[in-house]
Amino acid sequence: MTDAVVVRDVRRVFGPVTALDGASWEAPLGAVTAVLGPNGAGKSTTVDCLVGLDRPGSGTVRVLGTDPWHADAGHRARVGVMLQDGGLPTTSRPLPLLHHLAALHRDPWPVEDLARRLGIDGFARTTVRRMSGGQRQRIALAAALVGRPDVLLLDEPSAGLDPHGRREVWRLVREEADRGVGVVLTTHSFEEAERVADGVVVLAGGRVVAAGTVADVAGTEGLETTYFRLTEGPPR
Ligand SMILES: Nc1ncnc2c1ncn2[C@@H]1O[C@H](COP(=O)(O)OP(=O)(O)OP(=O)(O)O)[C@@H](O)[C@H]1O
Repeated sequence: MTDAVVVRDVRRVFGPVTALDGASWEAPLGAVTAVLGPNGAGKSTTVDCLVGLDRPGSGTVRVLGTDPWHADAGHRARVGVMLQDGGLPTTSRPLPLLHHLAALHRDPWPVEDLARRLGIDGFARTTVRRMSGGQRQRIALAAALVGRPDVLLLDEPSAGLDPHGRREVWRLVREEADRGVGVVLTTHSFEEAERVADGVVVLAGGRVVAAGTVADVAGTEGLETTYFRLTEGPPR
């Protein structure tokens, strides 16, 4: 079966900064893969390459077997994306925005159901500009989900969410993976990785320092201790 995501020997350099330094890992369909790593480890750069907003200097990335940099509209409709800076139109209200996005897809998630699941109906009349950070996060996640994509690329989907929001995000992500979607999410939360992920990739300094199932990576010392041991070093 085609992997959801393949990252192979990827290097990406920005002037003096090596954001990705030969990273290789993959993420299957039907599973949640959590990408962990300190600030500046290269997580968002990886997501940008997977989305097709950026391009590796060398190496390859594939999403559903396709090079995202050259992907057509048909491929992009199969990939749901949530970036850290949501990029939502600031004057829009959530339901018209989600209805508009839903109309671009053949078999969208019913907007009212999605809005209820993510608690969006509680601030449905607020414009994006006036929303709290957590409310914007919910809209951005709904926008990623509404097309019922085969792959979800989520950059810190639960950052800034309250406990209810986080729990609902975890439920939604788990449900999507259980129905066959390949979910890749970045996170700084060990709890999130342990609760929701099947696989973990730990990046440090643009390299993969650990990858495998959560249990394999955590080993006997636990995910948090393993993470600190593997990622200790000067900040970038
Ligand atoms: N467009 C750019 N121009 C210059 N440097 C960049 C650019 N994009 C990323 N970088 C640098 O590449 C490195 C990796 O950044 P990246 O955003 O991928 O890290 P991250 O793991 O997502 O961090 P965080 O946890 O803070 O979100 C950082 O040192 C960052 O400053």
